[in-house]
Amino acid sequence: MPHKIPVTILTGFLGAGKTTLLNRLLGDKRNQHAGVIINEFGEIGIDSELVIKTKEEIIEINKGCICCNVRADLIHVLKDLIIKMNRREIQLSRIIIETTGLASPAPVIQTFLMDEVMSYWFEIDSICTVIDAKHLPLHLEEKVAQEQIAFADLILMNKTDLVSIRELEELKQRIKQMNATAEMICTTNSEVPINKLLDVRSFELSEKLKIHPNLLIDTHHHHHHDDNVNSIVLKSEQPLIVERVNKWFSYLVQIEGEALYRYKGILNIKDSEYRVIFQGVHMLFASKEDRRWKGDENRKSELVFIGSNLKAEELNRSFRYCMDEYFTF
Ligand SMILES: Nc1nc2c(ncn2[C@@H]2O[C@H](COP(=O)(O)OP(=O)(O)OP(=O)(O)O)[C@@H](O)[C@H]2O)c(=O)[nH]1
Repeated sequence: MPHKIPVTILTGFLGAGKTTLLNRLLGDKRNQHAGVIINEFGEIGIDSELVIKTKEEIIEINKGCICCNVRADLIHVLKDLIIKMNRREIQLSRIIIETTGLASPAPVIQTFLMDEVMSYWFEIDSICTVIDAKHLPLHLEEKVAQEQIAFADLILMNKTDLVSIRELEELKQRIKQMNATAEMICTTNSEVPINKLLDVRSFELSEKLKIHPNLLIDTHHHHHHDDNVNSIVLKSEQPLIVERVNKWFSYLVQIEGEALYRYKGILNIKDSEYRVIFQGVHMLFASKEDRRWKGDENRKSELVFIGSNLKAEELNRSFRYCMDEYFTF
């Protein structure tokens, strides 16, 4: 194999700006034949709705975390892409993997190093870790967040618009202590020159082995998720009353903001022709009109919440407030 297919791994804690970065990459003409694999923690995938469409497939793996039970799925998906490429059904210039914010990249790296077919066809180009400069300090004690930083070849210190220069400098120093070799670039909206990220061949196995000496031995990765972190999905076909959604959300982030790591969803708003996309990280959230609902489309709202000890029953109950004008909470 003179030219292996380069693989870029985008990692970083929940809500850091990975999908924003992916969209920038896919907006570049050079990446129109990229194969994109997205792994989300929640049982429904919202990300594929938020990612711009390319010529190639965007494959979602939602059943679990890529670093645990989904590794076999990842290999299966990649082999499938190779078969399609060999049959000339698709072109495959590169692979871009966006991992869930709750995954360590170690097992994804292992997949490409230890599986013979994978290492024949693919080579890791680089591992980019996106950091939410405002919220990461809340999660720096978590092992997953630490591993994501330790394995990075490139660190995007993102959301710099939300912090002071002093906060930024402090965080940069802490991150440098955790990974002294990765290049660090400060960004807003993950705006990084693409040539800093793609075809850089910055992945150095020897460096990774220093962090994880068992990387090539330990096939059963003993990674445990924080048991307190859970995800809850709310779904409804009943249209939502926009004023009530706003009130419900303001209430939620005030009461639960710290526990709400990440939330995103598509809303079916009463009397509106447009889908509304909303998303947030802790107390900061935003919504925007998306495309029109299609005539034959099942208009429904789907929301995913990821956080610490979230209570499904309470969330479901308070969500009802958004659809039923007689309901109070
Ligand atoms: N203020 C600000 N917001 C940003 C910046 N970058 C991204 N965002 C917003 O932060 C939110 C999360 O961004 P995403 O790109 O979806 O983050 P992610 O890492 O893909 O999130 P998960 O896949 O859920 O882990 C979105 O609402 C973005 O528009 C930034 O530099 N500044």
